[in-house]
Amino acid sequence: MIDLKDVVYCRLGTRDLDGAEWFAVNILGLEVAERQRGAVHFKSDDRYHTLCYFEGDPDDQVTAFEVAGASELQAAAATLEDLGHRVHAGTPEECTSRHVRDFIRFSDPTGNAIELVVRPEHSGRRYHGTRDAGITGFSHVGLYTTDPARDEKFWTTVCNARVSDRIGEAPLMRLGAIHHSIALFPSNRSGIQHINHQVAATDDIQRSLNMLREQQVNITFGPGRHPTSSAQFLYFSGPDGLTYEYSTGVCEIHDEPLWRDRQFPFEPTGFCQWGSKPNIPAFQD
Ligand SMILES: O=C(O)c1cccc(O)c1O
Ligand SMILES: [Fe+2]
Repeated sequence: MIDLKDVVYCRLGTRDLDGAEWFAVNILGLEVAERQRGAVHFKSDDRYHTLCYFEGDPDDQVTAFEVAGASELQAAAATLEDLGHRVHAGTPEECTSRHVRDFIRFSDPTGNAIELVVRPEHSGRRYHGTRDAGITGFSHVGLYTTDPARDEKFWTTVCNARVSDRIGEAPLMRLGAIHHSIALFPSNRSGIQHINHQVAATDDIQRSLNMLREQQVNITFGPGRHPTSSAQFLYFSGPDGLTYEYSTGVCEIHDEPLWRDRQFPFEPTGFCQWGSKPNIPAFQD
């Protein structure tokens, strides 16, 4: 079993790195951690970085998870190779640029690029965005799946994810107490469906709503409240059409052996208790 501790960062290719940096700082509210040749790393919490935009193909997207240490990473590589996944071992240069001790990369059964990392760096400096978005940190990622049952099995049996709830066939899966760190949304493609940052309060959702409207950012869903995690949310479009979500109040699951995953309908009411309707293809029939 590959024991994933947490989701740690996303890496997104873009043909317009300056435009992506402008959006990440001025709209999303992240802080530049470091500029490297052809890549910009962003902070959203105490970690060195939780997002990287790099010059490249927008279809080139990676989601990274932390594992406990070197031996766990080695065991994970062996497990994945036994299952027929091709495994790339991070080079020293790749480790340096990510500020991690070691990592491997492979693809999940849908073809989503995944990195497993050892000892991702904390910066020792707290995050402060120049725009006051109220961000408290990077929290979860939605991935596309071409076969939700197959991929749920991968994440919950090859890895340690546990299903907290399902909306239709889409599982919301936790790695620790937080309601979900990964969600899988049925599609005919692979890639990152959305990236979530937590914000401190309802005020931050409402303040961003007005700011995003004024900046003519495409708001795609919300404000609303998820019946699943009970979080209040707002979704909008970022560079290369990627969906970003702010949410606040995501619940935690502590009564571990007693919790049973709940089934919600794949309808607007399964996604929002306040009657907001998604304009997001992955959330619509
Ligand atoms: O927070 C949730 O419960 C949730 C539900 C559906 C889709 C999402 O992106 C979510 O974050
Ligand atoms: Fe989400």
